[in-house]
Amino acid sequence: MTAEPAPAARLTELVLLAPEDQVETLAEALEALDALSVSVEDADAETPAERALFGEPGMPAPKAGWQRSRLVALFAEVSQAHEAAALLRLQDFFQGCEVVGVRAVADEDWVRLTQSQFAPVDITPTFWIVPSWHEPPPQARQIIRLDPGLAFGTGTHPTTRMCLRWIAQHPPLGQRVLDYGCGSGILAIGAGLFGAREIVAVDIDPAAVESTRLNAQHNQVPLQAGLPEAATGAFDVVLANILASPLKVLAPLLCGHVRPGGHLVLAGILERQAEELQQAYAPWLRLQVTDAEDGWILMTASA
Ligand SMILES: C[S@@+](CC[C@H](N)C(=O)[O-])C[C@H]1O[C@@H](n2cnc3c(N)ncnc32)[C@H](O)[C@@H]1O
Repeated sequence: MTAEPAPAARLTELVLLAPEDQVETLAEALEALDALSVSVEDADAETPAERALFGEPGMPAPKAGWQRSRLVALFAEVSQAHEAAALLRLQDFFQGCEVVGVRAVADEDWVRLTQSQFAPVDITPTFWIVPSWHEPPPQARQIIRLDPGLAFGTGTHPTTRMCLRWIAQHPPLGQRVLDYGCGSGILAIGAGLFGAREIVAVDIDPAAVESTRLNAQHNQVPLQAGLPEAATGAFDVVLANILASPLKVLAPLLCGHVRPGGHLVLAGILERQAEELQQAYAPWLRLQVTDAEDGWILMTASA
């Protein structure tokens, strides 16, 4: 064991209600919005509306899921929980869902919580994300050392994994790479491990910028991290793993950073959002779906 994650002072729970067919989408969105964990309970538990989730012997199995579920999402910061609630309320899939409230979590054993939740994650058979309290698996050749901190991006989310897989399949040897919405800096660090020459990582959240700087240092990947205005000029590769709505707004800006012959790689997009993204980017680039995992897609374009 070489290091421990810093204690978090303001662990906060965001509690939501959702009809059963919305639970998966909502849970994925909460994870994309930096939730450290999401648990799902029967909202009608111990009331007359409570239903068994599994069928009684000899009886037909009930539909999967509960009629109305309570989702409890854990955030490292109270502001993140409030921001997530505000963002979710704007999404079309939030119809029929409800924010019950935001509540502080009593002091937790943060180290135990995080260490039990995060194990090494494989991106390819030889490319691994490994928390500092784990030994890397013997087959790992490219290793990102990353502890869960205050910023999104521990390699467990499908959107992050797809971006990292793209980097491994298209090594940016000697290239200039922009990680827009860097979170923990995981994509920027991945680009560095696969040979990028110059890396700029930006985020609107100053805590993410700080986290990126620390993680990059820890992984000995030189990069420039800053707020979005730090992204200037043209890049061979522009990576952005943000949700669909901000990605649509950012279309002219992100396309403007891709040099002729360069690549744009977008994630944070649900399968059903592919067409709206294609339309939003059509004036500049032709986006195509090039990977998919758990209902999320990766969209890429060449300039
Ligand atoms: C889903 S996380 C992705 C983190 C990391 N790049 C990864 O792939 O795991 C999205 C990040 O984008 C940042 N973000 C959201 N909107 C943004 C915007 N308009 N400009 C820059 N960053 C933004 C958030 O603060 C968050 O850190």
